[in-house]
Amino acid sequence: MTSVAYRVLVTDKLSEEGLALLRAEKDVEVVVDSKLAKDPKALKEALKDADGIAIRSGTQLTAEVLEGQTRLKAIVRAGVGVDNIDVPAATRQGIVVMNTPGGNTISTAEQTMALMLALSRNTARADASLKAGKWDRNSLTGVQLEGKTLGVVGLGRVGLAVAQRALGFEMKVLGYDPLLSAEKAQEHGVEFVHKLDDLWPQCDYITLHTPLTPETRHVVSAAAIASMRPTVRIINCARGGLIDDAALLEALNAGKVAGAAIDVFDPEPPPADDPIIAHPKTVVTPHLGASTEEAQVNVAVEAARLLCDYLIRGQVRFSVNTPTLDRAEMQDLRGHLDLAWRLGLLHAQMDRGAITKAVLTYRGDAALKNTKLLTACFAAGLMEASLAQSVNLVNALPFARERGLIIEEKIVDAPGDFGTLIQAEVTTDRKTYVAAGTLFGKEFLRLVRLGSFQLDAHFDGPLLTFTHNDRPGLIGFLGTTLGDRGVNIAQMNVGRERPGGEAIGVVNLDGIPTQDDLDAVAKHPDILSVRLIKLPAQGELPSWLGS
Ligand SMILES: NC(=O)C1=CN([C@@H]2O[C@H](COP(=O)(O)OP(=O)(O)OC[C@H]3O[C@@H](n4cnc5c(N)ncnc54)[C@H](O)[C@@H]3O)[C@@H](O)[C@H]2O)C=CC1
Ligand SMILES: O=C(O)C(=O)COP(=O)(O)O
Repeated sequence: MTSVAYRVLVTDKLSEEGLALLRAEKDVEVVVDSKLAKDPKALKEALKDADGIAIRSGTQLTAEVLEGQTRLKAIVRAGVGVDNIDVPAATRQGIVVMNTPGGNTISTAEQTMALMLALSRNTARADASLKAGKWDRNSLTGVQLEGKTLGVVGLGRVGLAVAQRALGFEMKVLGYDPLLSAEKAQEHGVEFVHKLDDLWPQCDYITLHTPLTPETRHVVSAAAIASMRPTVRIINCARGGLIDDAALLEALNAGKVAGAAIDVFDPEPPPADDPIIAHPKTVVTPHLGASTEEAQVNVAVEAARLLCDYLIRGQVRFSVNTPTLDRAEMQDLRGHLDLAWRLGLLHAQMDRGAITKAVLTYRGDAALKNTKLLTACFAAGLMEASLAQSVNLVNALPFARERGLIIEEKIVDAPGDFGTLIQAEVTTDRKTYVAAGTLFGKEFLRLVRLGSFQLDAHFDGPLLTFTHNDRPGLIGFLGTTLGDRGVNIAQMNVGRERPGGEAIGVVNLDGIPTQDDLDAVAKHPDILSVRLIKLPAQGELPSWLGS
């Protein structure tokens, strides 16, 4: 087995252009195995050795398959629908889920038009009839699209592309989408209908273009069908579960629906004896909406890029479970992400009480950044030592919520003493503690507040913090005690409330002191407490922030 940095599984058919891009990355090993799509046990096993997986609709990534996957970092869906992925389960595991929207829009819209025309002109039946040696023109008379009313359910990418094409056929287009305004719909030549109940009775054709969600499941219900015209023709190129198949079958048999064209099924593949497939008033295709040469090159190339960008460079695009982080933004944010993460790491080591709440205040430049990402980074740092599984930008905030940990953000536009500042105030069941940090240049981090003390300490490597009474000679004692024990001091900083009062010292060490070394320091009568905080070296970021 070759030793490469990242292994990527491909379990559905992906175009050669996408595979070639993956293979061109020297740090990526590609394993193509479509048998895994049909064998959940083997798939689960194979994923244990994979960093990423590229799939289409043929692979089911269930909670069971994803459970306990510690190596898997990214799932990319070469296509749109992610209903074959248990996204909440992936999120819990810290796995980024991405898709490739747009790449198959036109192909799916064209398939919708092809099915609409095939339904109207009995194309499939005519073909079968002629191939069977008949010349039967009379029973195959069709209907025109021109002048008919089309209802589009879901005015997203595909829905609007279908609307545009239907307008070219001189149809009247009505549409409904909870996320589109009537004005926007109108700009696309679509007459907006505010309720689906008002859409059904007006249409000669109805086409579905929504994702399958609990809300859209069986959106074409028995009640909806009952309110449609008996001449209605229904097209579904979105997802199988959108139509109540039993109600559709009954309506087809009773002559309450003139025909249906179905590209998608629930489940897929459907049973061989599915009565909808066998019905003379239906035209069916085996989920071919996105199956064109063009769409498949688009989605496979994009999927390969998404996987490599995330695994190798930590950039996230088109994620359905974490915010987007492109190359420029990543570069720009790196220092702040590092600072937020270290504040989390520091707080996790400050007090062993149970953490109940954290308030993050972003000031100056930090207030202008993507604070949600910074907060997620802080939460990852705060929790990473306590959790059995890895925490990252994807699952940190959901984990915090799951554990009842309240994390609040405060954005303060007014600049304070620093150009940029992140302050983290953490409340445990014992006390509330504040730490704050800033950035010099793009990457030099400084700890500028610990508790009530102002400081200017380097924010990396092992830190020894000690609260003490501000007395002459104490610093000398510390240097000698650690020096005698072979622990070298790299930097030292002291913050105090007033001369002679209580103070805090932060010492950056070159090595990790033993408990014995710490006890020797704590022996001084003016040293009130000693704590060792282990932080990564300068510039050392977690792997999930990319290399
Ligand atoms: N047959 C095939 O091979 C293909 C199927 N698809 C499916 O088509 C569907 C649409 O794809 P896109 O247009 O790219 O996605 P999209 O995300 O651009 O559009 C979906 C639209 O549905 C709307 N919507 C959500 N809930 C709704 C509701 N209750 N009623 C009405 N509208 C609702 C959304 O607001 C959104 O505008 C997806 O389910 C996708 O999986 C997409 C590509 C290929
Ligand atoms: O992109 C989608 O949502 C699709 O349904 C296309 O599915 P496929 O990639 O052809 O299995």
